[in-house]
Parts: sequence; structure tokens; C-alpha cells
Amino acid sequence: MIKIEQISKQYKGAESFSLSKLDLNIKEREIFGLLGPNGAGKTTLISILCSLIKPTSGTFSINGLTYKKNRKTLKKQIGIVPQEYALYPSLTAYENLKYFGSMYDLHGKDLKTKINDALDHLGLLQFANKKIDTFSGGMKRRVNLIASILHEPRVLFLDEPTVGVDVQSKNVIIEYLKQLNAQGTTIIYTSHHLNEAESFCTRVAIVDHGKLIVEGQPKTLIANNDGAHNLEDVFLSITGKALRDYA
Ligand SMILES: Nc1ncnc2c1ncn2[C@@H]1O[C@H](COP(=O)(O)OP(=O)(O)OP(=O)(O)O)[C@@H](O)[C@H]1O
Repeated sequence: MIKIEQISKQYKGAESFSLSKLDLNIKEREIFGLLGPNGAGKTTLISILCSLIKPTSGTFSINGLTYKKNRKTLKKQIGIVPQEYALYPSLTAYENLKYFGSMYDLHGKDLKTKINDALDHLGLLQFANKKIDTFSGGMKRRVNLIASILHEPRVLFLDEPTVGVDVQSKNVIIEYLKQLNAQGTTIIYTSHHLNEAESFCTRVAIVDHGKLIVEGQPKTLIANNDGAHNLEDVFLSITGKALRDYA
């Protein structure tokens, strides 16, 4: 479904490549985890796949469609949950979602039902008419997620959807994503929560220094890595223990 061929990215003015000749295939209905240390290139790859930025070289297609030729069709088929909140703080949750829905030509009763259903599923219906700036981090993450799925995308990209949220919110988010996946949505997400990725993802890729290091089912990667008991052991054995600070 997603075919990535030899994607490289060098940001303007940067000395090195943030992605280097990366190849990857993601199948329909997968829950695919992009894992890697800080600065590995995960956000860069997701941003390219969502056409927020252009690759320096290489190509990709989603469902056989490319942004160059099929921009409008593709835009309707994908949903994006960015790392930063895309919400308007002085508007209510409902007003925010109405706005995002209208960007995908959703209006009236249909939109209202979709918004209320999603708010209900994510435990937010009673807060529908409260302003976003009164919401906790976990509540904002859940509204951010709803904003990206109202148009029922076939592929959903999420950049660290459970960062900075409590365990309760995290569980609700993961369960909702599993439900979307069971209904046919392909999910590609980045995370630093390796326990979460191990149980949530059908397949993961570990990237480091802009390169794909390994990919496979979590259980296969664990079995193939001597002495590894879980995905975190695999991750540390592949990426090492050195800190990855950058500024
Ligand atoms: N706009 C930019 N201009 C220049 N360099 C950038 C830019 N955005 C990212 N980079 C660099 O590209 C590399 C990959 O960054 P990226 O944000 O894709 O990593 P990441 O794996 O998502 O990291 P994190 O886990 O910290 O979010 C880093 O070295 C980063 O400094």
C-alpha cells in the first residue's frame, strides 16, 4: 500500500542527510511502528509521506497514488496527527472539530453525528462545549486525533500520539486506534514507548541516523536477537546506549 523507494532528505543548510536512501513497504491494514532514537529521522519520514515536506531524492506512493499526480485524491485518503497540537485554544472542542470537518467538505447532520460519536468513544462528550485551553494534555491529544479521522482516511499517520499523556488517556487512544484498524484503517505511527509498540504494532522498523536498520514483526525481531526479552532489548542492542542529544 505504501511504497517508499530510496528516499533521502537533506534539509536546507544542513551538513548531513536526515534520511538516506530509505526503502520500505507497508501493507494495507498494518499497524506499522516507526521507532528510533531522538534525531533518527522518524518525523522527517512521516512529514514526507504526508507531503508536508519534499524529499531531496527518491519516490513514494500510497495506494498507487503519488502527490505529484494525485494530490486531491490522496489528501482525502490520508489523515495526519501531528506531534504539535493543531487546535485553536480559544474555541471549544466541538467548534474545533466542526472546523476541521469542514476542511474535508463535511457539514450538517453527518458531521455532527461523526463528531459526537468520536467524542463519545474517546470519553470527551461531556466536554464538547468547553474551550480547548481548559483541557489537559491527554484530552488535547484525543481531540487532535478526532480532528484527523473525521473524513475516514484509509491511512492514518500519527507522530507520537501518546507522548505526555497519562496511562488512562493512552489506553483510550490505543484502543480507539485498534478499533479504526479493525475497520480497515492502515496505521503508521512513531513512538518512544517500546512496550506500547511491541503489543500494538503488527510490524515495526527501527531507523537510526536516517537509515533503516531492521524491520519485522516485534516477536520475530525479539526471537532473532540473542538475549533479547522484549523490543526494548532489541532496540538498545541495535541503536546502542549512547545519548542522542542534539540542538
Ligand atoms: N527543519 C529542519 N532543518 C534542519 N534539520 C532538521 C530539521 N528538522 C529535523 N532536522 C534534523 O533531522 C534529523 C532527524 O530529525 P527528526 O525530527 O526527523 O528525528 P526524529 O526521529 O523524529 O526525532 P525525535 O524522536 O526527537 O522526534 C535531526 O538531526 C534533526 O536535527
